[in-house]
Amino acid sequence: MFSRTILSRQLLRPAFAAPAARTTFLTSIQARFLSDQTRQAIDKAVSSAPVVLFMKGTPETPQCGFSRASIQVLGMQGVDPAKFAAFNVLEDNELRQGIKEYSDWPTIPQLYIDKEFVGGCDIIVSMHQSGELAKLLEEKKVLAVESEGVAEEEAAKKE
Ligand SMILES: N[C@@H](CCC(=O)N[C@@H](CS)C(=O)NCC(=O)O)C(=O)O
Ligand code: FES
Repeated sequence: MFSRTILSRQLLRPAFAAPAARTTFLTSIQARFLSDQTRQAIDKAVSSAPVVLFMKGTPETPQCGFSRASIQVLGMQGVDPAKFAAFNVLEDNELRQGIKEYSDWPTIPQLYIDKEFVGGCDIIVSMHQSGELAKLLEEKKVLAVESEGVAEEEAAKKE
């Protein structure tokens, strides 16, 4: 457990920092509702990495406890930072409102894996606790190589 936390921290820092730069590309969109243009921009964001989290704040500095908890879970799971992108909805109101319509889900954070909406914080935490998230992340091959053994170990314990 201890080593896994350390591993996650090491993995998260450098690469989780980089995708924050991607948060600015939606700022020019002025449309009020989910226009084709906004939908396309969100499609692009959702497709930008195998694991995408729309959150409040950045992975390094979450601005809400729900977003913080979600990032912590992804870190504990050992998601490969190279396969992860985060988008800060607080930087872009169009994204903040648009993503809710896009997924038909009323709140932030929102997690997408392989372009599919998975859920918000409660779902992420509950899938983490049940082992379902580890299984999904492993199936999708989005874990850092060093973490795969941990996920397998956990899954084996639950069987
Ligand atoms: N139960 C929710 C908690 C998230 C939540 O309630 N988010 C609120 C407060 S951060 C939200 O996004 N409200 C709409 C908004 O701020 O635009 C979950 O499982 O994700
Ligand atoms: S910003 Fe207040 S609960 Fe998320």
